[in-house]
Amino acid sequence: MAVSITPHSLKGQVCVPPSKSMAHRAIICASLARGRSTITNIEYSQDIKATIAAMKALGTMIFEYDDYLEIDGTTTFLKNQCEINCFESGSTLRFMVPISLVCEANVHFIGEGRLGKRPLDVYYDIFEKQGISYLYRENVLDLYVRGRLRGGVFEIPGNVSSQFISGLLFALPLMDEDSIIKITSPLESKGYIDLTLQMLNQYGIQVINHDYQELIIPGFQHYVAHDYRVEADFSQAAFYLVAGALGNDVVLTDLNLDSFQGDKEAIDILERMNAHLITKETGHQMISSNLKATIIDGSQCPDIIPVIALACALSQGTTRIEHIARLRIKECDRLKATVEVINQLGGHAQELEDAMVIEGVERLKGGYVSSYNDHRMAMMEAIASTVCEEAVVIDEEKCVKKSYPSFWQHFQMLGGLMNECELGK
Ligand SMILES: O=C(O)C1=C[C@@H](OP(=O)(O)O)[C@@H](O)[C@H](O)C1
Ligand SMILES: C=C(OP(=O)(O)O)C(=O)O
Repeated sequence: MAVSITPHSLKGQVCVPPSKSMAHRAIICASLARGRSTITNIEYSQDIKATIAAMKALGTMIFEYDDYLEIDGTTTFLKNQCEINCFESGSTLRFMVPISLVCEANVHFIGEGRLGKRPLDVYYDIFEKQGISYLYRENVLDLYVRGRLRGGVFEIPGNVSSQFISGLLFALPLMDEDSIIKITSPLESKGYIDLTLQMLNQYGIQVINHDYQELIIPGFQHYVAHDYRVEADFSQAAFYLVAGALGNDVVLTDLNLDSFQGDKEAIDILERMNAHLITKETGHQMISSNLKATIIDGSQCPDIIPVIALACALSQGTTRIEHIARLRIKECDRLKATVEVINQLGGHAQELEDAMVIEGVERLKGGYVSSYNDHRMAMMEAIASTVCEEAVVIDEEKCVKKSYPSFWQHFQMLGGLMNECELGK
């Protein structure tokens, strides 16, 4: 299926959905703690469902209610022979691999879409060094892992995915030995390491951070049960912040401006482009009348780049978004896809190996674009439709369920005009 969106500006108030990154982390930490934790403000996106099911598969008791979870954790995994379906969630996969090896385990990881093509070599290197057996197929996620992780020294590149470092940070405190993670190349997506450290700290785990070059993790630690409310997601807020910067009248509620989320950078970037975040009694709103081009370093906030690029496509001058090669290893090649979409809608963008260059235009035309089955592309295209001259048709729009299942409902509530359609008609 597909949707056809008639250009119409958005107006109203939207409650930003809970952070997927924070929810993954809270569910994992609570699941590893002895005792009961309640996690509130849960949205059951496909990725979060995958992490819940993964922790249950290992033996944690998780009780699911409308918008909260009660979790009775464990570290003595009873069901250490199990299957974990990560669907398309890179976070679930890269967090669960080391966690599943805390006890002697025999786990089969499966998944969908592009997940089997996203890198895992960092873990394969560790398996080789530690004698952990593994078997996998190329390009599809079908991975068998058998063995037990030991603490020690881990040399991990900082520029492939921060999720490997987070995954190890969850597992290593439970080892019998102390560990050091040495980060061997400049750390990208650093904000996500901060989120992991912040969550670990809340659940009673200590990690010593030597300037993100060495992380020292004492062994023999215990997670302590803790109640937690998941804060709003800045990667999702970015869609509405950009919508505001493009002239829509959208107020965002529940934003925590003191958040550690790296995607909060959306605000700084848009302000550098001549937009302003205003605080109202009801929430926050981004406003602008005249966006200007800038230079953007995307290395710390990869998930917001597609929608930020949309703002650049409609700003005055030439923008360069740099250090974004890792966009190519997400749910689709987001660097290529973003450039293609901007051009198909009538803008001017150019793809470079590690960057994109966007020449601002006054308005976008519209037309058919693919979602590439990637939630962040589909949502960026929906926001683009609000400022196009003609309808925007997006295929496989249901892919938003990966991170934000209520996106289309919220979009329509704000005045978005869409109809389901079949392609070719
Ligand atoms: O740790 C996390 O919650 C995430 C880390 C980032 O991945 P990389 O570190 O691979 O860039 C980000 O893109 C992903 O959506 C969520
Ligand atoms: C890339 C993403 O998530 P993950 O890496 O967890 O699949 C995302 O949400 O954009």
